[in-house]
Amino acid sequence: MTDYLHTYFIMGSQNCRGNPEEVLKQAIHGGITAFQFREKGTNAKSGEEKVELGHRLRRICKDHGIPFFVNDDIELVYQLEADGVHVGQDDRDIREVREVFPDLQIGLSVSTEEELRVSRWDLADYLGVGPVFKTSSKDDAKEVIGIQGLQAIQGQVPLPVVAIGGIDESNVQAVREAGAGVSVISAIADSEQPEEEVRRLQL
Ligand SMILES: Cc1ncc(COP(=O)(O)OP(=O)(O)O)c(N)n1
Ligand SMILES: Cc1ncsc1CCOP(=O)(O)O
Ligand SMILES: [Mg+2]
Repeated sequence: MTDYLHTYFIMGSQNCRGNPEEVLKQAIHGGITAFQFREKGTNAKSGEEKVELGHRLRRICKDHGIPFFVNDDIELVYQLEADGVHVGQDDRDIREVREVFPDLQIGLSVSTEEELRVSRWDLADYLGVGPVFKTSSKDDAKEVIGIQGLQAIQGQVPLPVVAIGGIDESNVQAVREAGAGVSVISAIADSEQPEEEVRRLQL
């Protein structure tokens, strides 16, 4: 597994119990290995507000040497000089994304073996696979695939895989045992103690 996928924190202001900058700083102190700015869904910021928050979070990651990814928004990748971008099956085609960002890290979401079959996953640096468990952080999440579904996709590609969806301290061990990285929104962003929560995910 690529080192930065070990504990990959994904967050937008809409996910945060506290101030987003504080949540990110605490998560970094707890030991996250990458961050994705995903300002999306109900109560998410847009326009200048989104860009300004992105700049502040990007600065924090840069100061701490944490790889900074942008979710979906290609223009924002340029604006924030991100290290990478994550796209899903319904986002900008990964062929175009790779063409415009030949040197950035690119993550691609895959939920099923069929999606894998029709995807240009060879253009990605890693796959985000899930939802592995039930999630409340994405309204249009696909069917839960479980650890078995995760392993089925993992077994078919030579790429590193990060699991997503409903991962918390109660089930993280199964994901680690499967050899996948762990990506998390709510278990960290909605925690009263983000730093301690990240530590509890470090099996
Ligand atoms: C690491 C990681 N894996 C999967 C996703 C989901 O991406 P997508 O399917 O495009 O859904 P949205 O996040 O855009 O709602 C992700 N963001 N990160
Ligand atoms: C973005 C995304 N893609 C699949 S599940 C999910 C949400 C994960 O959030 P949580 O860790 O709170 O379940
Ligand atoms: Mg997307």
